[in-house]
Amino acid sequence: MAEKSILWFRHGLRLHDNPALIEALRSSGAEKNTFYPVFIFDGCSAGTQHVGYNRMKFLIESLEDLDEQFKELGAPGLFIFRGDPVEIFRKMREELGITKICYEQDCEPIWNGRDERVENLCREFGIKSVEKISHTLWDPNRIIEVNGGFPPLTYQMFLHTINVIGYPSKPCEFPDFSHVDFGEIPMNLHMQLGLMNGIPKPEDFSIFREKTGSEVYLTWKGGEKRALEQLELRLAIEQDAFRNGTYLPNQANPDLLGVSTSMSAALRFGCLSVRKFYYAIHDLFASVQEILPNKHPYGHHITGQLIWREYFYTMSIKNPNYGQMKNNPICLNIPWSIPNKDDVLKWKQGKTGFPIIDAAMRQLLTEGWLHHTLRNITATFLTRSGLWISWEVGLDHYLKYLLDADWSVCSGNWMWVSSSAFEKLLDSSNFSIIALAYRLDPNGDYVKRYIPELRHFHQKYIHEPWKAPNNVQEACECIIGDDYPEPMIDLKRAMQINSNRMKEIRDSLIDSKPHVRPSNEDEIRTFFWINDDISVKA
Ligand SMILES: Cc1cc2nc3c(=O)[nH]c(=O)nc-3n(C[C@H](O)[C@H](O)[C@H](O)COP(=O)(O)OP(=O)(O)OC[C@H]3O[C@@H](n4cnc5c(N)ncnc54)[C@H](O)[C@@H]3O)c2cc1C
Repeated sequence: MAEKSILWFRHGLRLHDNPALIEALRSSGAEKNTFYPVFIFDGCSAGTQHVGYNRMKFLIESLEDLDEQFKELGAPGLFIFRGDPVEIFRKMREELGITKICYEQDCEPIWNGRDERVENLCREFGIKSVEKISHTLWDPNRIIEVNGGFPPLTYQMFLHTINVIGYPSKPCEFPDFSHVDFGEIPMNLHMQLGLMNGIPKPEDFSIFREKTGSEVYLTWKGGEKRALEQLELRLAIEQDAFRNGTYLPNQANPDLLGVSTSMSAALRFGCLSVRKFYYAIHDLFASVQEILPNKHPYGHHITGQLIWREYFYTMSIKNPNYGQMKNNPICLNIPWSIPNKDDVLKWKQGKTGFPIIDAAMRQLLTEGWLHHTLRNITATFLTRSGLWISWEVGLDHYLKYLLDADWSVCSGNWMWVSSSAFEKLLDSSNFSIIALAYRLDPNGDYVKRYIPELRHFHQKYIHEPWKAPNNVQEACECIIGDDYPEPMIDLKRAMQINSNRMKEIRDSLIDSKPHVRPSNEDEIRTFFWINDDISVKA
């Protein structure tokens, strides 16, 4: 029987490797299906509940890209609605006779309520609903099942479990549209259904650019076509690394200023399939090995960053409180101080008086992007190193502004960095933020890029401007305390106090029950992307 089917895009904003799309196009008889590609601004899907300008722009560009691709295929385009999916699908059933709704699995528990409501509607109206897994490499539920019914408590246990399951499924074929007619929506239904008139802008949702005083240097563009081009550039870099006997090139030498070759925003929205990325790197590695005289071991470590992503997703799916301290079984309840509004604001707006923190926080607001090492430094400063403020405050801010903000991945990283779920860090020494700043940004070019006040500051004092003598400050046209803030805390003292706090609470918080923890010291270094030659001791 011919179907009238919908592909409900939420993440997975692409045509390639999209099993839900293939399912929506599948016809069981000789007759052609009628197909409607749909995205709904429902106030939460694709992380739109709490979103800043850059991520909203990236999302809209990704929808525009899909719209163009569907038009090239002969469709009216992507149908973009604003409203409640249940109401929209109910009307599409009543008015257009929809028979099937297909979608990619959104495995995080924050989406369960939305999906249950749509599944209930489908049951009530006899509409088929089909969910396909392609946002993750493996089905997180299967990993939990194989691990004995609970998520693996360490990354090493996680690796063991996925080794038992075997390699992820390969990406699927490009969809065949020759057996469908593209559905139309009559004009008289546009208003009723909440169909948007063309591609919206962030401003249509009252979302505006942040005013930070910094220029935009790194620009990002959403969409499948752009993601696939970016993938080619990224693979060329991976290939060089493999030829030189290394891997994870993005992590090896943190480049704070260069054009980022990160795929994370594209993966977050599913403009790039994670399976395509995974297998492109693994196939490339295998082909390079063929011509190398000395072979390197093959395994998951080649795409370690993607495995961490899987790990955090798997940790969260049965834990709706994963993004908070309260009732979160894997999170240690560290007694953070009650956040002082002014202190939080200084951190968020990049006015702490510590240039590396401030440059990073302003880059986040301006561009939506932050290098991983800077995420670590700013998160450590907010929590266990400097201000002793709960990671939940940082998570909330990152979730709003990061282009790649992902509830599971972001929460997992915040718990990790603040020592809230991986207690072994509790007794490790704090990072020396200043030493790391000089190491990562020796000439202060990064700081000067995002903090115009320090543009002419003396290189010697660029990461500790408060130490510059008055005549140097005058000569650099930046008086600390007037033009740029004094440091908001005595960092060395705060680090000592916080380190003692961690030691004190360590034994009281950790009991003998099994809990989430890092597997070993090496893993901590790898996670922080810290080369052996970087001294991290305070
Ligand atoms: C406090 C904090 C918050 C973070 N929040 C996010 C977030 O919301 N979304 C996000 O994608 N990454 C997050 N990360 C992880 C990491 O910083 C980014 O994924 C990374 O900077 C992306 O750049 P890349 O060059 O590794 O991208 P790629 O190498 O292209 O990474 C590919 C993918 O690997 C995954 N990945 C890479 N590093 C990690 C990691 N440490 N943990 C889990 N997955 C990882 C990401 O999904 C990314 O999309 C966070 C890190 C910290 C310290």
